[in-house]
Amino acid sequence: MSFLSIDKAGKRYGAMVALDGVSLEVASGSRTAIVGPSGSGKTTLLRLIAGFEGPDTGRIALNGTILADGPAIVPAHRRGIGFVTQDGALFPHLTIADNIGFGLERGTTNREDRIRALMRTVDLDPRLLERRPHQLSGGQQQRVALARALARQPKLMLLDEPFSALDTGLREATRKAVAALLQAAGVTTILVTHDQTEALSFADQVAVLREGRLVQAGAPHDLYRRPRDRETALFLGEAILLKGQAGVGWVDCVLGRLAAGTHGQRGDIELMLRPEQVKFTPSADETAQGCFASVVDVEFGGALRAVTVELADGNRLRISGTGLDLPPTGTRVRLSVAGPAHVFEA
Ligand SMILES: Nc1ncnc2c1ncn2[C@@H]1O[C@H](COP(=O)(O)OP(=O)(O)OP(=O)(O)O)[C@@H](O)[C@H]1O
Repeated sequence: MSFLSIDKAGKRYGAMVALDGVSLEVASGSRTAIVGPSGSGKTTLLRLIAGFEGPDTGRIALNGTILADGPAIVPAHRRGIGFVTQDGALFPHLTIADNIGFGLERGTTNREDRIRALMRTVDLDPRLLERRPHQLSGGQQQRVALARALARQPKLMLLDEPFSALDTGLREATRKAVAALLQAAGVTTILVTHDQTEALSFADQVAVLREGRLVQAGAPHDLYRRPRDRETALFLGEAILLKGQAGVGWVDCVLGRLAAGTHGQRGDIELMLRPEQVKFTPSADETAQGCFASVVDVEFGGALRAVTVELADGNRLRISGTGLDLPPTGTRVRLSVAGPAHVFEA
């Protein structure tokens, strides 16, 4: 049974439709990432779940309790939901101890012990307790914000771009630490992010919003390999998009005949490959079978590199990924494809 259930939630601001009948199920103890372009309704959805606003239409239920039925809502402070924003929203004039203590109920016994335990949970040194937020790094501040939210022992934690102000290394480390500690605490979590890699690595369910609608929700790997449409494909990562003709379990395209799940489609289709599916090997023997191309551009980016090849029909493919091979431009290569192509549903 799902823990959080959102059923056809709709929200307008004047003439602006922010959410248009969004339905989403979240399992207990799971991690869901909500992604989508700017203005697609991610924060609005999170605010409706938190109870900062009510939906115009639709229902939201948590653990069997109705939180919102249209505009009739249970207020935010009675929902048992934690919320961490992009900037952490710590109180600048309070010490770290008082910031975390703010999350504890009035009259909590062993207050200091609880605060210290929460510091340990978020992996922060208790010596920081007497400092003020500006004396901490961005990553430490986010952990304090999380500790404050955890102090209320929420059933559900909502994270609105909590790592976006951090730089790359710290961001990844903080994300991993936060994911691990929320999982250990068994707290169901919903993360809103702009960052596809973050969403794919953080969550067991990714939900894609576009123009206020839920386009697709599912396991990260499924969405990445089998996106519903080309916009979702490109939103979740680099994609090679080709025209082709579909048969039963295969497609013919400029790369030859490829295995593909064609969902009963025949004839002209659009197919997608992820760049890491395309392999190239230098080959001078063009009498061999296969698809040949010329390297026209090589971009070196450290661990990642991208090689652009041009096919006989003038089509260019950008093959990005890891690899030590940096063939000079002009090299003739033979292309092969690993794994099935994905055909978009009609
Ligand atoms: N209080 C408001 N009043 C009027 N319009 C609003 C309000 N809040 C949000 N909107 C509009 O609703 C739409 C969805 O906004 P929302 O903030 O949910 O998008 P988002 O996906 O979180 O965007 P971003 O990634 O840029 O934060 C946008 O077009 C936004 O301008």
